[in-house]
Amino acid sequence: MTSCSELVSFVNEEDQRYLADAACRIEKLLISRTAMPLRPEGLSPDLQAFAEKFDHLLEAMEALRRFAIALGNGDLSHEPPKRLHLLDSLKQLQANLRHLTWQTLEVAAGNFDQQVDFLGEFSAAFNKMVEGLREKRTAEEQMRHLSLHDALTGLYNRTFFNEEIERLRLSPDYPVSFLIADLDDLKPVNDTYGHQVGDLLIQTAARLLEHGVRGEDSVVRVGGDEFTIILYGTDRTTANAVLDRIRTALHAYNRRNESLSIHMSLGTATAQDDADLEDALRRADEAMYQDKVQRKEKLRNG
Ligand SMILES: Nc1nc2c(ncn2[C@@H]2O[C@H](COP(=O)(O)OP(=O)(O)OP(=O)(O)O)[C@@H](O)[C@H]2O)c(=O)[nH]1
Repeated sequence: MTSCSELVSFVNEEDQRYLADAACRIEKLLISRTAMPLRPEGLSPDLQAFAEKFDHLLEAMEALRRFAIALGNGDLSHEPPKRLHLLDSLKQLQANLRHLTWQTLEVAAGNFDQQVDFLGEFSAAFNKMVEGLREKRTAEEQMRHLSLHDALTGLYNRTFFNEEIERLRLSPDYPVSFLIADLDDLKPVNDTYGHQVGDLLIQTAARLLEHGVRGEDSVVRVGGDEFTIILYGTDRTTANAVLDRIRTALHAYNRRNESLSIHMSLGTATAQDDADLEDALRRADEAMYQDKVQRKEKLRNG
């Protein structure tokens, strides 16, 4: 068997220089500096074969070093050499970070269905953050819903109505018709049967109005016993047909509920363009008022 000292005596001067250089490259690698292959010449045959393998190792370590530095700097575009298994876990990390980048952009765009389960502790933190954002959005949506809806009837409220009128000023979808409805004699109902019964009348009127129009129309409780329906893209003839339909539904309801019948005055008007909005609202209100006067007169005359 060859002893260490005998081995050393085999090597020639080139070999000795090479081994010293190789040791120096390994040291460089360990302190994470560039370690380029040595590509030596004039080595003894045994060491030549070793040197070729050692150069391959240095090349692989250099690729690993560059890739790790890029990844550490957040550069996800650095393409590592193919078939270098030494890099497999770092390549996996790069793929995960690329996917995470996409998921983060999705969250930024409001898609809170994103869930991470491939990055250990970070996954839990990310998922908690997304859940927090989801809860915050739900709370904001609830607040927004409350701010635009009436608690008693669930219909839109005046805040919504004002916003909608502003939106209609910029809308190209004309004509727009308004249908105004106002309960008759709610005060005597409140005074005689109590406010709860008055509330029930308001709620029932809300449902009747809602069922008389399309889902895309906006039924708004603009005040105590006053409602305005916005009929989008609706001309005067159709608006009058809607009014007749609601009146028919009211009659049918009252025939079934004689003890607590609902009486409403109704009026419509149509805006041909945005400049006509305010005046159309005024005309609809005037038509409703005329209806109320006539109905009361009719009642008085029996
Ligand atoms: N129960 C109940 N009453 C309400 C509510 N909001 C407003 N009112 C009452 O509704 C009445 C509305 O006033 P008016 O429209 O002038 O009274 P009205 O008796 O309906 O008279 P006409 O509209 O002229 O037929 C008032 O007495 C209000 O107190 C509510 O949320 N619930």
